[in-house]
Amino acid sequence: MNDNKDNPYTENYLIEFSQALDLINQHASPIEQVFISLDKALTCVAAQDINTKESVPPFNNSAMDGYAVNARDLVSASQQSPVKLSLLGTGAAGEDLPLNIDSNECQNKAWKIMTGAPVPSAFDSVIPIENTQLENNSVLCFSPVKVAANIRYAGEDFQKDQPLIKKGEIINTNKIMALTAQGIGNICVYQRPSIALFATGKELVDHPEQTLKPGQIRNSNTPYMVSWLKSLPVDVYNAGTNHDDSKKFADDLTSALNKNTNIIISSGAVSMGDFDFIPKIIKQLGGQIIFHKIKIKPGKPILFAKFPNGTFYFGLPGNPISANLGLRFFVFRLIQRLLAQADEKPVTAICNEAFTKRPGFAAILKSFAQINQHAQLTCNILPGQESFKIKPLLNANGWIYLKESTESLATGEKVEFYPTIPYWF
Ligand SMILES: Nc1nc2c(c(=O)[nH]1)N[C@H]1C(S)=C(S)[C@@H](COP(=O)(O)OP(=O)(O)OC[C@H]3O[C@@H](n4cnc5c(N)ncnc54)[C@H](O)[C@@H]3O)O[C@H]1N2
Ligand code: MOO
Repeated sequence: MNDNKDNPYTENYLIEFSQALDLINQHASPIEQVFISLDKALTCVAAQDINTKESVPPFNNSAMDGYAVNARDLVSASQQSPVKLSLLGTGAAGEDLPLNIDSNECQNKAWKIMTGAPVPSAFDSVIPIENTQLENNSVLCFSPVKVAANIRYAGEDFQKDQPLIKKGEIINTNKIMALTAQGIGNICVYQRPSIALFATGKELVDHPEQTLKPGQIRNSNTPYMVSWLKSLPVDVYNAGTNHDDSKKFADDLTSALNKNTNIIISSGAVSMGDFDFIPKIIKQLGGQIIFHKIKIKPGKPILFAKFPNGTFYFGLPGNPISANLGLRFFVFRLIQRLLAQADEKPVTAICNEAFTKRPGFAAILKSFAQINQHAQLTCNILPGQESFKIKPLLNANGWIYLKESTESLATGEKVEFYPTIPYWF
């Protein structure tokens, strides 16, 4: 019975998918900022704007192995009538060279140079070694060069004091390269949210190869969630499997709360069964239940709560697919919010098949998407949509979301598609 239609804090109030996401946004805000070294920053989110510190390249340098020359000396050079320049010296990358050679001394002179070595300022171009021939202490040049040819100028890549990375941007491998090139070894990012994972159920076996006794099943939710979360800048730890011992769960939850874990996630024990103790323990420990049921299929009994110390709680249903999509859509939204990211936008895909569903509940369907020969993203609804069926995930790379009011889908209609691993960077 729906005993209190207007109060989202009761177990029997079902909210819409978008309302659940909005409530997560409303109750969360960006997490604290920390300075970390760049080698730990991959996937983290910049919490401050970062400007360039240095000109890159720091000095004019050669793009080729060859000779630094002046273009005006080689105007007449050709294969048949090479121009002979006398050699002033040699420069390798990494050497501090006499860059201030007097330009008056440079007429018909050349400076042997390696890729990356500083170009003495008296020369205006570099002729590649292939177009030359060394002869005693001279070099024969078989082609003219253009002014500035094969010189990489100071600041041509980055100039000093320019915007480099904006607050809110995700540190990916490309940004790590740019920051390193800038001599920036520590950056301010949003702290990695800490996440504790609990599984619940007397039937669960953790060891992957243990022989099952009658009534037992394997805990596939925890390893799934740990590995899924690894693509995001979070610190996740397995807080253990609870075999339907609510007293022990209250103790373990208290320890996770005392560690100021940012997000605690459990799977199982949130529905209507005799051992579905999660809502009771949350309330007992002072947590406020923000919602407990969503109009989605699967995944209906997803619970979201917040404790007075700021820790968020997700009670995900135990069925593997329900737990999986609870993590993908709702826990992900919280992580995005804590890390100051804008709400995720789905991609539009053309659905290759027709589908009918019960109106009133949104459907989240195991799906496989690919680009067809017309460069369009198309997707299929996989057979085996029940929330206990793991096997279809082997062929899935995302989810189709059909909103509450949808009753049927015709072949070729556009749908919202969410990749299994969200596009993070
Ligand atoms: N009378 C009702 N019964 C149920 C309802 C309902 O509204 N009224 N809702 C159903 C729906 S929908 C779901 S989803 C499940 C959710 O139940 P719980 O969250 O309480 O989860 P459990 O009962 O503990 O487990 C459900 C199912 O999943 C298996 N499980 C649990 N943990 C794991 C794990 N770590 N790895 C793999 N599989 C797991 C468990 O053995 C059960 O088969 O409730 C329905 N019932
Ligand atoms: O909707 Mo429950 O989440 O089927 O399996």
